[in-house]
Amino acid sequence: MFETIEYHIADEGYALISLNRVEARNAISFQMTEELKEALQQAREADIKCLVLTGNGTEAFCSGGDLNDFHWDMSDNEAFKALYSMKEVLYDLARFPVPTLAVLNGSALGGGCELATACDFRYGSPDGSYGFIQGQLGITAGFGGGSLLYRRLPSLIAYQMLVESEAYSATKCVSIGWMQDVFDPSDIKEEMKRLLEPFISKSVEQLKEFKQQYIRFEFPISLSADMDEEVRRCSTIWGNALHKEVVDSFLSEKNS
Ligand SMILES: CC[C@@H](C(=O)O)C(=O)SCCNC(=O)CCNC(=O)[C@H](O)C(C)(C)COP(=O)(O)OP(=O)(O)OC[C@H]1O[C@@H](n2cnc3c(N)ncnc32)[C@H](O)[C@@H]1OP(=O)(O)O
Repeated sequence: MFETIEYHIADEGYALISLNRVEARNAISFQMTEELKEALQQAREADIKCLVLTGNGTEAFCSGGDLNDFHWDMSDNEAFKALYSMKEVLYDLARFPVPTLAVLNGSALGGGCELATACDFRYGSPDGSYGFIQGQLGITAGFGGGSLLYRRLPSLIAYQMLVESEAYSATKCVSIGWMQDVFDPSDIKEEMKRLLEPFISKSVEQLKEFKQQYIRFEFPISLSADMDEEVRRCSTIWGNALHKEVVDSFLSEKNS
């Protein structure tokens, strides 16, 4: 039984995972991390054509790590341990045996953008904003999503996205190739049909083979080690003054 996500297999033969902490803009808590791991395991064992990851609500797909759980005040080792669990989720998603689609019902920021990047294809709401904003928080991407970004985009574009640390519009995301298409969120049922049709119309065997080809080409053995190193390096700068200042300010605004 899940509390922070919803999970089901649709009649059309795909698994749907919906982040379900609308009141916190679907921020990734430690509990959500564990539930995502479990749902991915269940989906892996099911006979499905593709996996869809989305968020409930209209504001945000995911606002990143929950800043109450992923607090600045962790030692390097504690930060590594906390972040590493999400690295495992992202790695599982990236190597998931059938295609994965992130249907971004709203903004994807920080760790939320990393989570979306771990999916093969991204479709976004025109009103959302999307970005690896961690640079504004005094850190780098902590879940290993930078290593994935370098494999999804031309390296200089990925580098620019990480260094700028800005939230981009959907139009810009499409233009750089991070997002495959924009959908009309007011007609989500019809739009899901449209987005899923190329997948649902193939057999499970075909889709597994397409995905295996992609994994062989794009995700060589070094991916996991690269992600581990990225998480380790982020952990070593976790407790810096800017990170403390930004997170404290966010939490004090929340509590005022
Ligand atoms: C920690 C891992 C690290 C990584 O390694 O990658 C990261 O993920 S860093 C990035 C962390 N994320 C952020 O800094 C984004 C913070 N959130 C926002 O900027 C905004 O909330 C939003 C996503 C742009 C949505 O704005 P809006 O629709 O105006 O909602 P509110 O700001 O009013 O938020 C509503 C509600 O949700 C709480 N919230 C939002 N994001 C988080 C979060 N990441 N962690 C915990 N809680 C979050 C926010 O505090 C509000 O709560 P209440 O005040 O109780 O209503």
